[in-house]
Order: sequence, then structure tokens, then C-alpha cells
Amino acid sequence: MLGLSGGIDSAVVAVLAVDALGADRVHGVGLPSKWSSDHSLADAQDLATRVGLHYSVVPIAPMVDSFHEATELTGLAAENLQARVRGTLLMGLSNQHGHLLLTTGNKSEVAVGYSTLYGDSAGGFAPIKDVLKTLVWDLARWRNEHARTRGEVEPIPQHCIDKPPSAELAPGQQDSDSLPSYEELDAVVADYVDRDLGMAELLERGHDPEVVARVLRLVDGAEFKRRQSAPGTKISLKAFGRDRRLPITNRWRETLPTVREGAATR
Ligand SMILES: Nc1ncnc2c1ncn2[C@@H]1O[C@H](COP(=O)(O)OP(=O)(O)OC[C@H]2O[C@@H]([n+]3cccc(C(=O)O)c3)[C@H](O)[C@@H]2O)[C@@H](O)[C@H]1O
Ligand SMILES: Nc1ncnc2c1ncn2[C@@H]1O[C@H](COP(=O)(O)OP(=O)(O)OP(=O)(O)O)[C@@H](O)[C@H]1O
Ligand SMILES: [Mg+2]
Repeated sequence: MLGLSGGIDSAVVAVLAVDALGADRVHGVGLPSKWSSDHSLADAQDLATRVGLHYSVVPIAPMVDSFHEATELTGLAAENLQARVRGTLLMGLSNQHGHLLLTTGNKSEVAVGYSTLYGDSAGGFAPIKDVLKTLVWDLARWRNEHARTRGEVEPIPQHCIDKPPSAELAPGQQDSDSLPSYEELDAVVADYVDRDLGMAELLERGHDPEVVARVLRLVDGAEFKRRQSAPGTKISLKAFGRDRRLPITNRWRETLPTVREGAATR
């Protein structure tokens, strides 16, 4: 089972699960909140109909409101409540029915910690945790093309592929508000994580110095999230957890003296 947001990550994970297990063994749940777009529900429903998985909807706004009445969380903590209510509900359903909850984080998000702990990172298996976001889009296009050549219905609605990625935790939010473009981010993650290049080599390869400094800081700082995340599939040279754990190297820090000494070795 998985949360179906109408976004590309949950769409690709849902289709992977249906291909692997059969539609009758896959349960998608739409969990709209106050800030969910209309297309979130429409695209989730469209995908569910195309692939024939079990689909249900549980609006979470009343539950999120109850938390707000009982607490005084603001800013990011308040936004993250939506992801945490979803994680709690999905684990409740998993617990009730004996389903395995699939968590949908991709390698780009896992790299920089772009997920809510005990929220969208909840789950027992992470099928795309080693798949960079740009490759998630490639996979989606490839899967639809595969269906077309066989005269089958394309499983993934084109709108899921075309729309900008968004956590939909705040009005109009887009991933690009908080992160470099996925093209830039994935290029740096591939060189830093998979190829194990240091700061000097990353700059030599022509990456933007500000993006490099930011991404390296985020990647090192997100180790605590990766240490408490679900296992998943390995497809790249270096999968987090299995092939790469901090501490690994201090090389890039030697060229970036402003970063707190020793953070990567703790
Ligand atoms: N080294 C460390 N060891 C243990 N704990 C550490 C820590 N560093 C920070 N912390 C603590 O971790 C907490 C911060 O982590 P957390 O509560 O998870 O939340 P946080 O990382 O602050 O926020 C989650 C981010 O992910 C984004 N997000 C969330 C959900 C879904 C999606 C999406 O793409 O759909 C994106 C969201 O917009 C936001 O930018 C704080 O309490 C902080 O003090
Ligand atoms: N409205 C929602 N209903 C159900 N699940 C949701 C909802 N919003 C988020 N989720 C869950 O949280 C996950 C993380 O959200 P995220 O936005 O990173 O992925 P996505 O929506 O699948 O793709 P994209 O990053 O392209 O928006 C989703 O894949 C889904 O499992
Ligand atoms: Mg989304």
C-alpha cells in the first residue's frame, strides 16, 4: 500500500508495485489536506483507474486541525504535521490490514533530507530510494512508451509527468523553492555520492560552487534521516545505507573552512 498524491514519485512506485504484485494486491490512499491541489486527487484517481489498484480517500484536514487546536506549532513544524498525519494513518491501515507500506522517497530527496521524519518517510520498503528524480521521470516515460508499443493503456497520466514536483504542504509550494533544480541537484549527487568526488574535483567538473556547497552540506546533514529510513532497492554505484554511510571522508571540508569542523566524523 502507499499514499497516492497524484505526484510522479507515488505514481511510479504504484506502477512498480502493480507490475510486481498485480493490481489486486496494491492499495493506494489519497489523503488530501487543506493545501492539496485539485489535480492531486484527480491525478491519483486517474492513475488508480488506469492500473486498476484499490483506491480510497481519507481527507486529513480535520485531523490536522485537531493538532493545531491542541498545539501551537507554526512554520515548518506546522507544515510537516500534514505529512506526519499521513504517515500515522498509512501505518494504521498497514497495521490493521497487514499491508506493507511503501515509502516513495527518491535518491535526490533522500540525499538532501527533503522528507518529514515520521511523515512521508514512514514505511517498510523504499522501492525508488536509489533512483535519482531525473531518472524517476525517465522511468515514467519509458513505462508509458512500453505500454504504447504493446497497445496497452499508458499507466501514468501525462499530467503526473509534466507538473512541477510539490510536497503541497503550503499554498503554491514547489520543490524548486527549497532545492536547486533536479537537473543540477542530481548531477552533484551523482558526482559526490556515487563517484565519491571531493570539493575540488566537483568544481573542476564545472558545477556551480554555491550549489555544490549547499548540496554537500545538506547531504552530510541528512545522514540522521537516512539512518532511520526503510530499506530499498539498489540500482546505482552507491546506494545510501548499504554502500555509503557517514563518516566517510573529510576531503571537501578541507577546502571549505567555514563549515563546522568535525560534523562529518561524528
Ligand atoms: N543530526 C540530527 N540528528 C537528529 N535530529 C536532527 C539532526 N539534525 C536535525 N535534527 C532534527 O530533525 C528535525 C527536522 O527534521 P523533520 O522534522 O523531518 O523536518 P525538516 O527537515 O525540518 O522539514 C522537512 C522538509 O522536507 C520537506 N518535505 C516534507 C514532506 C514531504 C516532502 C515532499 O517532497 O513531499 C518534502 C519539507 O517541505 C521540509 O523542507 C528537527 O527536529 C531537528 O532538530
Ligand atoms: N495528498 C496526498 N495523498 C496521499 N499521499 C500523499 C499526499 N501528499 C503526499 N503524499 C505521500 O507523500 C509522498 C511524498 O510526497 P512527494 O511530493 O515527495 O512525492 P509525489 O507527490 O509522489 O511526487 P512529486 O515530488 O513529484 O510531487 C507521496 O509520494 C505520497 O506517498
Ligand atoms: Mg507531491
